[in-house]
Formats: sequence, structure tokens, C-alpha cells
Amino acid sequence: MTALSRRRSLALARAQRHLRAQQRVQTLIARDQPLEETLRVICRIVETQVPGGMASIMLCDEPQLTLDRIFSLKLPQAYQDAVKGVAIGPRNGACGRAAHTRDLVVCREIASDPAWRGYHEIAERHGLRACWSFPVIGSDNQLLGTFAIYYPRPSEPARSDRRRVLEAAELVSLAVERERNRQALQESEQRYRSLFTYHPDAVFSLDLEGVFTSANTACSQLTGLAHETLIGTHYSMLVPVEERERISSLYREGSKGKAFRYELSIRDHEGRGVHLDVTNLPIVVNDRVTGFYGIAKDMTEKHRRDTELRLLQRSVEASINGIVIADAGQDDLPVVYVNEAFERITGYQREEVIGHNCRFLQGGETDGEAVKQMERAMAEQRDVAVTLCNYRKDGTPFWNNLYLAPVRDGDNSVTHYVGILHDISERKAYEAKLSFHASHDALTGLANRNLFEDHLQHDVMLARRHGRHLAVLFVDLDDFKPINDSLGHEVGDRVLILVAQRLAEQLDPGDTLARFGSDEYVILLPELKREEDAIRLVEHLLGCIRRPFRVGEHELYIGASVGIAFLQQELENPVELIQQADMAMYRAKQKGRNAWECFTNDINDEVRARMALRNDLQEAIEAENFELHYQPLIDARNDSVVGFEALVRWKHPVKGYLSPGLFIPLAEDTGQIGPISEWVLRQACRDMCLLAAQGFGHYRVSVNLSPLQFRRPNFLVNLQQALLETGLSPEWLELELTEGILMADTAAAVDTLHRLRDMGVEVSIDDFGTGFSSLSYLKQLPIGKIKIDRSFVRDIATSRHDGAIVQGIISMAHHLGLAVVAEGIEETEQRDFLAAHGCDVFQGFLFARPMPLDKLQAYLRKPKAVAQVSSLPIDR
Ligand SMILES: Nc1nc2c(ncn2[C@@H]2O[C@@H]3COP(=O)(O)O[C@H]4[C@@H](O)[C@H](n5cnc6c(=O)[nH]c(N)nc65)O[C@@H]4COP(=O)(O)O[C@H]3[C@H]2O)c(=O)[nH]1
Repeated sequence: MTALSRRRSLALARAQRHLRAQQRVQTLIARDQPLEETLRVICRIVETQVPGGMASIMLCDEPQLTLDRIFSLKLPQAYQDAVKGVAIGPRNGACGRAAHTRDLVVCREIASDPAWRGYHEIAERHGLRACWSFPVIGSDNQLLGTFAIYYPRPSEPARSDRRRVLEAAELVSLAVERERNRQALQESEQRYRSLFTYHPDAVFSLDLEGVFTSANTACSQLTGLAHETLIGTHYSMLVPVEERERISSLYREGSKGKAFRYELSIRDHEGRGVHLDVTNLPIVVNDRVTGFYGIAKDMTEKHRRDTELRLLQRSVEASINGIVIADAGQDDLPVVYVNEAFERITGYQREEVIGHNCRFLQGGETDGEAVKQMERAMAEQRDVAVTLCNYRKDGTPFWNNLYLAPVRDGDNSVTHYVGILHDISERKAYEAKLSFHASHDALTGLANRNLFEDHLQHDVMLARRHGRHLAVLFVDLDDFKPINDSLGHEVGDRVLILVAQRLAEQLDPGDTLARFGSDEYVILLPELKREEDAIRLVEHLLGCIRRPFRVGEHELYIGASVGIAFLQQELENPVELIQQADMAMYRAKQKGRNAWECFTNDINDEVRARMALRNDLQEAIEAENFELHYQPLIDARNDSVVGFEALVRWKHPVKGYLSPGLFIPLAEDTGQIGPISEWVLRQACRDMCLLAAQGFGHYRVSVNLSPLQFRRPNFLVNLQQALLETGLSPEWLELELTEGILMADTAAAVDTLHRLRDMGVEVSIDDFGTGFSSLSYLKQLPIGKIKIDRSFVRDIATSRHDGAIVQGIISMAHHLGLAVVAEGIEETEQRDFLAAHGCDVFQGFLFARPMPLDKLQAYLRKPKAVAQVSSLPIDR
């Protein structure tokens, strides 16, 4: 081999080594080996190529002010330490200057180079005599550091050295840039990872199938699933079944590359409801959606607060009470909110009110004290409830039960006042009405008993103090009941109102007129000069009431009975005056229509006796202390017994047998007639059944019917019940009615008569001739008999007038197909007269007196002869 070819092959071998060395460095760089190792390898390569040279690499800091890192294999550590951190500048050694000028700096002789000032001595000490430094520049022309070769003797680089240093610098640039990129990537990765890891919301990623591919800690905490469990789980496992379709369709849409957002309520691992606001972003790699990032924000608390707020807002809006909110932060507390109820109650629209102080609701009748109370509470920043009169927009007042409360912020300062208006006008009106009704009669508006008694107490006290006369008048209408019964309650009510008006017109302002119920009026005259003035007034009042009343098409005539009681010294309780006037009225009633009576002590006695009798009667009813006596009814043609009239007797424990004439009217007044009649009816039926059972044969029994009993709604049912219970066939029962009963409520009475006839019960008219009914009227009634009243029979033989009447009655009755009974026959003349004029049945002491059942049985056993009739002592 020639020297040339040897040189060539050496050069080739060198070039190949150089190439391999470079490839090795590039491999290190490509494999992201640690920078320091790569730089050391570069140093080593260069040092092998530049014999005697000591390579060093310095890297600059970020602001490019110093070269703060140094890598070298051969440079002594002490030297490295000394130059590390050298400032980049024109006079700072070879490296500082190369970095500054961004060009190759060759320092042939360090010791004589002024740029090395400060480093001469240390360079000298370590035998460093020359240095060439080349800047390391990045791809973006940014300074990265320097690459330098030190020599132990003064020297300058040959062209080949320069090229090598340049190449080395490029390799360093490549390695440093790669390292920096890797670091930047790592940092960025960490930054993003931090965003993911430390995000307080649940952050996760899903693949396109919807399977979790990553999830942060918050996600695990929210779902209660460990990270390992979560990864690989399908998101739908966390979505309630009913929501899955909705959410799936969102993901389907999202897979087209759009971000989407939805709200979702799920249960957390402890079963608590969690409300999430989920944002999903597509993961786009190379223009392809590969999955989704998701951020699930726990909105439970906010959702709860929103719901609560919405609820409160709605409640306030929908409240039936008016609600007004005023701003406490502004002067004069302007209104900032009113609800619909406020608008409805006050009549003001929201826009008319906002910005104004609420005092526009106040007016003339507004209680100043209530307003002050409100102002005091506001000054003391506390709540308050007041009732005050406010005014609507149209000027009408209303009663407002206002509750006012301060609203405080987090610092406890009052920011607003909220007022709740409760319109209690209706309640107030109702209370007023109640209090009116508590003291007044609803129909006439007159005072009632309570108010009257109050006035009476007060006026009696004054009359006594000033020695004045005082009277109480008790006015009871005569004949009012028939009006009510026959024309109806509406007409009756109208009459009562008209009477009240007429009475009121005649009284002085200081007098009190009251209605105590039904047709009773009571008048208090507290300032009489003389007692006669009361009597004069009463007569005047009676005259007023006598005048006809016109109600609709009716012209009605009524009268009144008045009792008068004057205040006496000995009177203990003023209320007794009312009772005294009542008693006197009762006495006046007994006198007939349109009468008055003053109270005297004997009236008191009479009333007391009546009261005692009433109590005794009640005891008798409870003990059934009654007996039935029977008076035979005689067939006028053959003197045979055709039936009996049942007549009740009260066996009084002290007074002995009492006649019905003494207690029946009282029982009718008090309503006690009801139970007495029931007893009579049943006893009569039972006795007739007993007689038949004992072989006396069947007799018809006549039972007297009281008006009250006849008018009771269940009268017919009771009657039927009595017949059923006792077993008496209806044909053996006859009911005796007075004309009065039939006159009161004609239509209803006639209807009842028809029903009685249908039942097979006979009806006769008792005391005929004393009432007002005409025979032609009787024609329409389904009755079989009339009984001529005893008063006509008594004088029948002596008075031509009575004889003619009786004669007329008999003949007319016969024409109408009615049988005639004559009662009270005591004398044979009477009997003969009646027999001569065709009377059908006789009843009277001449034949037999009323007798108890055992006597009746004896009577029936005896052969009949008028003279032999058994009798009882007269009991009246
Ligand atoms: N002077 C005289 N009197 C005679 C003669 N014959 C009968 N009397 C009496 O005349 C009354 C006839 O009964 P009345 O007119 O229905 O009058 C009855 C009747 O209206 C009523 N009454 C009696 N019992 C009852 C009853 O159970 N219920 C009802 N609601 N009223 C009854 O009491 C009234 C009086 O009954 P009494 O005192 O029993 O009086 C009986 C009877 O004792 C006579 O020849 N001369």
C-alpha cells in the first residue's frame, strides 16, 4: 500500500468512525437518553478527533444572561466550578464572548487575553492555555450555550477542527433542543394532568363505546367506585335506567365532534341524590373523534338552593296574603317588590308601587298609634304585627293585619323589610255582624233579649237615681199564628217587620224596643213623667197595630195584648220587670183581643199557681197518673149504647180527680198535651179491645184530639202505630175535632181528614155551632158526624132561638148525610125535643155520666133504663 493510499484509507476509516460516532449520538438523542450522557459522549468524540483538546459544553439559563450549566469529561472539577455561571458578555472569556457574539471565539493564549480577566490564574493553575468556543444555536435561532475546546498549549484551530467543533455544536443543539422539547412536553403533560387530577369536579374520559378510560379522584369520590373499577365500566351503569336513552342520544350526537352538555340526577354510592351538570367534549385525534372528555359538576347544593329559591319565589308569588318588600338601604324605604295578592288587595299595579314608600296605603282612618308602633319596630330593627286600616287605590278602606319583619344579610345588617298584608276586612265585618247578631234580632233588626236586659239594668239604675218612673211593656200579637200557618212564613215575617216599624215609630229615642222571639215585642220606657203616660202610649200602640197591614195582595188585621209592669221600690232584680209584664200580658190575653193589663201581685199568684200545676202535670205525665172515663153515646131510636166518648181524668195526689177543663188548656199551652194525647189514644184502644175480649161486644170510642196533636207531622203514623200495637180495628175509633183545628190550615187539615177516612177512622166535629164554620163548608169535608155543643142543648126547651138553631143544624146535617150527636142532655125535655127533630145520638148525664172502665163494664151488664144509669160524683 502506498503512503497515499494508506493516508486515504486512514482518512476513510476516520470518516467512518466519525460517522458512527455521530450516529451513536443521534441514536442517544432519538432514544431520549439523559442529556448529560449524550453531552459526555459528544465531548468524548470530539476529544478523540482533536488530540490534546478538552471539550466542555456550557448551557445558558432561560433569560440568556449566564452560562449556568457545564459538562466536561476532562476539565478539572475546580475549573468547572469556577467558570460555571459565567455571565454572557464580550469580555467574559471565550465562552461568555462566543455566547454574546454568537460566533466562534478563538483564544490562542489565555494568559494574554484581557477577556479572561479573573480567570487567568485558575486557567494557569490547571494548565489551560488556549480555548476555542463556538455558540450552540437552536433551530429557532435561540442561544442554547457554547461548545469549547481547551488546549494545554497556545493554539488555533485548524479548518478541520473548526468543522468538528461546529458539528459538535450542532449535535449539542440537537440534544439540548430535544431535551428541552421533552421537558416542555413533560411539563405540558403534567400541567394537563394537574388540571385533570386536581380538578374539583369529576373529570373522566370515555372511549367511543362509552367505556371509562380515565377518571380523576373526584370522579371516584362522586361515584364511590375505585379508580380501577371505574376504568372499563360503561358510563350507562351510573345513569338511571329512565335517563339512559336521553343520554345515549346525546353521546351519539356528540360523536360527530360537538361538545354537549346535560343535567343528570344520579344516586351516589350512599344512595343520596346527586344532581350533575355534565359537559362533554369530543377527543379529536387526527381529525377523528376517538372518545369524550367529561366534566361532571356536582350541582346538588346549587340545585337544592335553586329549587328552594324557586319554591320560595313561587310561594311568595302565589301567597293569598299580600307581600311587599322595601329596600332598607335606600332613603325612605322604597318598595322593590310586591306580589299579585298585594295588587289584588290594594288595587295598585306593581309599576305604580315600585320605588315608593308604602305610606300611600294609609289614610284618614289609619290608626296613628299602629303606625308609630311600626316605626318604632323598624327603628329597633325587629319584627312587628299591627292591625290597621289601609286604603285601596279606589279609596275604599280595608282592615290589614300587617306583619313586618327585617331581612338581614350575612353581616347581620338589615337590607330589606318584608311586609305581609292580610286583608281581614271580611273577618272584621263578620265579627261586627256577629256582635250585632249577639245583641239584635236577625229578622227585624231590633234589640234582642240580651241587649234589652243590658239597657234595662242601666235604665233602672238611672231611674232609681233620678226618681223617675220606668215601665216595661210586653206586647204579644193576637191571631198571628193563623197568619203564619195559613199564609206562610214569608208573609208572617213581613208582618212582624211591619209591626216592629209601627211600634218603633211611636217611641222616643231613649226607649228600647226589642223582639224576644215569635210575635213578642218588649218595650222599655225609661223616662216616664207619670205612669199614666205608659198606659196612654199602650192604647195608642194598640190602635196602631189594629190598623190593617198590607202584605202583597193580603190585607191583614191583627191585634195585640199588652202587659205593663212599672218599676217598684221593692223590685230586686230589674229582669223581673220583664216577667211581670209577661204575666200581665197573659192576663190581658185572657180578656180578649186588643187589651192591656198592668201587673199586680195577684197576677203573680195566679201565674205561680199555674207554674205549680204545670210542674205537677209533668210529674203526672211521667208517672202516667191519668185515668180514662167513658161516657156512653145512646142511639136515639132505641136507647141502645152505640159507643163511648173517652174523657181523660188526672188523679192528682193532693187535689183528687181533676177535670180536663182545668189542665188540658194548660197542657196545650205548654206542649204537654202531646204525651197526654198519646196515652189517651192507646188506653182507649186497649180498653175497647178488652171490652170486646170480655164479650161486651164492639163499641166505637170517640177520642178528643188536640190541635197540636192533629198538626204534628207524624200524627197519622203514630195513630196507625197505636192501632197496630193495641190491635183495635180503625172502624172502632172516632176522632173528635173542634172547628178551630180545621180552620187553621185548611188544605193540610182536609188532606189529613181524607187520609183518616182512607184508614177507616171516623171523624166528628165537636162543639159544633161555637165556631165559624158553616154547614156548606162541612160539605167538602170527609167527616161523618157533628156534635151539637152543650151550650145550645142547655136551653133548647126554653129558648126558641136555641131550639131553632138546633133544629136547623140537624136538618142541614141530615141533608149533607151527616149524623148528629147532641151532648150535655140532662133533662128528658131536652131529649124529647132532640128526638122529635131527628137527632141521631144522645150524650149526657140523663143517660150516663163519664165513668171508669170497671164501672162501664157494670153499666153494660145492666139492662138499659135511663133511670138506672150509674154515675160518678161530679168532678168539677
Ligand atoms: N154539664 C154537663 N156536662 C156533660 C154532660 N154530659 C157530658 N158532659 C161533659 O161534657 C164534656 C164533653 O166533652 P167535650 O165536649 O169533648 O169537652 C172535653 C174535651 O174538650 C176535653 N177533653 C176531655 N178529655 C180529653 C182528652 O182526652 N183529650 C183532649 N184533647 N181533650 C179532652 O175536656 C173537655 C171537658 O171534658 P169533661 O170535663 O170530661 O166534660 C165532658 C163531659 O163530662 C151533661 O149532661 N152536663
